[in-house]
Amino acid sequence: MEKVAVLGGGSWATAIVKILSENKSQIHWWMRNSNDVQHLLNYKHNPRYLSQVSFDLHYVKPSTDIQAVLAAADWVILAVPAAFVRLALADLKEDAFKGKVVVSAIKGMIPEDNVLITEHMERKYHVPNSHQLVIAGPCHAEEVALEKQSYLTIGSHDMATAEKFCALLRNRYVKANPLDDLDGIEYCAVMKNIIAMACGIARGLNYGDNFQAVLVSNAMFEIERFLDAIMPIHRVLSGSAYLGDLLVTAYSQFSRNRTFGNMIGRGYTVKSAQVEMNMVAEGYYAVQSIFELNKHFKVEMPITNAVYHILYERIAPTMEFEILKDKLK
Ligand SMILES: NC(=O)c1ccc[n+]([C@@H]2O[C@H](COP(=O)([O-])OP(=O)(O)OC[C@H]3O[C@@H](n4cnc5c(N)ncnc54)[C@H](O)[C@@H]3O)[C@@H](O)[C@H]2O)c1
Ligand SMILES: O=P(O)(O)OC[C@H](O)CO
Repeated sequence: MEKVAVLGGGSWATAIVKILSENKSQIHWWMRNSNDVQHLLNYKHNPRYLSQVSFDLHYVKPSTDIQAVLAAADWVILAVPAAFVRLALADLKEDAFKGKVVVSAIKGMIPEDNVLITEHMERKYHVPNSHQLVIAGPCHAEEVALEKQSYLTIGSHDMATAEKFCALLRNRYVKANPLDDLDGIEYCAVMKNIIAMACGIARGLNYGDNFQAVLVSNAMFEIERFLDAIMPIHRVLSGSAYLGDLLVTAYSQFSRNRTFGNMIGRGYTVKSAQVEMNMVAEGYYAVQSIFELNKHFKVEMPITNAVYHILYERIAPTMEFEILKDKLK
């Protein structure tokens, strides 16, 4: 039995625990909330996220003790929102991940440093590239809970390790494939959340499908320009880990980022939109990180800039979209 630590108590952590435990990996599941752990032990489901999913406690061991959870596992999956990663790992020593394969399921950046999760794990915990993976691809937790056919891409610098991890994930409704562009798909996963916010804002302002299609196709160029500036390698952006992930976030009813953007477009303040959602919209933090990083690269990013101006400089969405619409083709 493979021993896997999953860190995080939200929707995506819950969906990942479902996939892995049904494949009979031994899961050590860290959640910060002791009431949620107790509820899981009593009733076999997460009370707050995807609560229709029932777990076999022979394979799933929930705990609030992050050190014990890590000590018991060979694989560690990070599934807390990026903004809380530093807090979640605060009690761990620098060598806490030694010898383990660390898998980021997070689609966000560390907001304090504007770095990717894998960069943070390397800098702070010395996890080498060869021991890091990322989970990417168009895969909403809600659809995993419903066992709808889904595809995951595992980004890696070491294809043998990625293939081993894919084997842990594959089942009747999940297909998993390795890809050697770890940094590219990690950045793309961050940026697509910003674009989904733009789509939500557009919808909230009453723009239609014609506009959104142009917004999304322009977004692909924006992502391509940024990736080419930051790490130029040959990559096929029409793949599901890039375009596919952008499409699901931009169009799905389950998208947190789109929902958040929609509220902003309809006139909610950032604070009130955050309070309204029980979930975290990564794009809110991501847009600040990408905006800051781009001060160095100076890539033309009109959509990212528009979202940044609306969320952080309080420019009215109507006014910002009047400017943006003249920049799209
Ligand atoms: N939900 C999905 O379908 C999905 C799919 C792929 C990747 N992801 C990524 O997974 C990561 C986790 O997102 P999610 O969707 O599971 O989260 P979520 O929005 O479902 O849940 C929010 C999570 O944040 C935690 N949280 C809230 N406030 C906190 C605080 N102050 N300190 C620490 N933790 C706090 C909650 O306990 C909960 O675990 C994100 O990076 C997201 O982009 C999510
Ligand atoms: O699609 P969203 O907006 O729910 O984003 C959450 C994750 O990043 C899923 O890809």
